[in-house]
Amino acid sequence: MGDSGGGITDGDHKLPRGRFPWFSVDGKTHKPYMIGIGGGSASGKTSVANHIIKKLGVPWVVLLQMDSFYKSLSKAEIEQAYANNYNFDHPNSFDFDVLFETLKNLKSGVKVDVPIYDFGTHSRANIIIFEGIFALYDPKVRDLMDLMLFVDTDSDVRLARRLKRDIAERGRDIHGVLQQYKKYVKPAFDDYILPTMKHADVIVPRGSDNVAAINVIMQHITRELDARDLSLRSQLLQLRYPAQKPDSVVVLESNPEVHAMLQTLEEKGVSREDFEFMVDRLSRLVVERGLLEFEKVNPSMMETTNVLKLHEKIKGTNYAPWLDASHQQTPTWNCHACQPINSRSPSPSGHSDETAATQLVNDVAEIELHHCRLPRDIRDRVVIITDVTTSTGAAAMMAVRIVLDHGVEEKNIIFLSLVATSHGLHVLANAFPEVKIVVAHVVSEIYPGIRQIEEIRHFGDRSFTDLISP
Ligand SMILES: Nc1ncnc2c1ncn2[C@@H]1O[C@H](COP(=O)(O)OP(=O)(O)O)[C@@H](O)[C@H]1O
Ligand SMILES: Nc1ccn([C@@H]2O[C@H](COP(=O)(O)O)[C@@H](O)[C@H]2O)c(=O)n1
Repeated sequence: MGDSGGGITDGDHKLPRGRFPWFSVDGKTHKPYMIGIGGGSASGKTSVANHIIKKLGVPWVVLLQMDSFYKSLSKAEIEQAYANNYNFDHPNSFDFDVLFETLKNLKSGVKVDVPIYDFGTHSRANIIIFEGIFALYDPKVRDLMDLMLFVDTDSDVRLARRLKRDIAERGRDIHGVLQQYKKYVKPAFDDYILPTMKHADVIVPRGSDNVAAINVIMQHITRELDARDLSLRSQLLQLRYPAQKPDSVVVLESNPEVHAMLQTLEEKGVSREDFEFMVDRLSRLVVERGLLEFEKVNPSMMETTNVLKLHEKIKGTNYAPWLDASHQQTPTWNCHACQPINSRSPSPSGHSDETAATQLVNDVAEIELHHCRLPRDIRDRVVIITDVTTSTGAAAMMAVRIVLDHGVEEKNIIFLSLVATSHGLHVLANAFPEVKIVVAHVVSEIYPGIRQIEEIRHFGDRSFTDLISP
């Protein structure tokens, strides 16, 4: 057991480094995995939580602490607290209603507002850890938990740690700590906290020192997450769809120009120069068509002036540049309508808030999200998602899901692809029927050979090597 460069490994279980799918084949989000950690004060709850987070090694974990849910004190109560006469260890000191609502909202993926709380880079988490002396106390809160741990550390050790911590970090003196411990902390532990141990799935003696217990917990968590979330691609591949294209999909009219371009692009021996030229040309047509679809303009009115007007509008305020990078797109979608949205490296440091970008890695068995940075006002924008080649539709789904999670309306999303399987298009259209989908060419694959069919592989490879590599 131990960490590897590719994420955490526990026996044969491995969590990806990026965020794995948090939604199912119908595009709806899964509930996050919720872990509750209870135990006495200074038993090591926070330390165990931090060990788990470190071992998970993924950014999609949120730690929520019970301290955030203390009821606010009146002036008189503040004075009592200063005189060591306020009981911070009684269940009544906590606002369990707000706590439950917050956890419930988090579990449903609703954005919550909690001080001392960090959502990291994405508004949703796959894993939520809630720790505190009363984490396992309220039955309604317990019902939300997928896994409950109780950190069982000897009371002498807890008192010694608490003395050290409260004097060093909380401005208390030895007399005050001992007084508070005797008057409130110990009785509350005996009366309210210790009885919650029976609800725990796993009791962790000695807290974070207990490497074996934490490893067993890690194995359990990775297995659970594995079973829940890591099979999106294989599930997508098992779906069966009718031959006719979905209503929301528009395919470029096959005129001689489009036909010739596609033929050239499919030729294995096509020169780099020709490939770049054709991809650029085809991308423009797809972008233009996408914009016209969005504006509900009849394609027969697609005169230069109309297109330019649309371009101006897009260049102005309501266009959110967006990159769904299956590593291939870089300059492909550079056209006059879309300012170069991804001519930079897709490393997190390479993007300003104004240059929205996400990097989806889909060359592994399961799609993963590695990077996501979007403009703050994205919810008010029209978002164009580009994907040079759409195969299973998994990457496309993840890109749309992220945009929706950031508050963009489904009808304000345009998805553009150059070559797509009809399966991938069905996947996307079924999950997100209001997304406008425009594609230059559809490959009608034969089941079950959808994976990386030759045509798509060639096109994708060329897009990557010819358009991204220097
Ligand atoms: N295994 C350990 N060995 C030594 N000190 C520890 C250990 N675990 C925690 N501590 C210390 O004890 C104090 C309380 O630990 P913490 O994890 O915050 O407990 P809790 O969240 O249960 O109050 C902290 O100062 C922490 O550094
Ligand atoms: N203003 C406060 C608030 C809380 N406490 C003590 O914190 C303990 C819970 O936190 P742990 O990290 O130790 O679990 C609890 O026992 C309270 O007595 C405090 O002293 N002052």
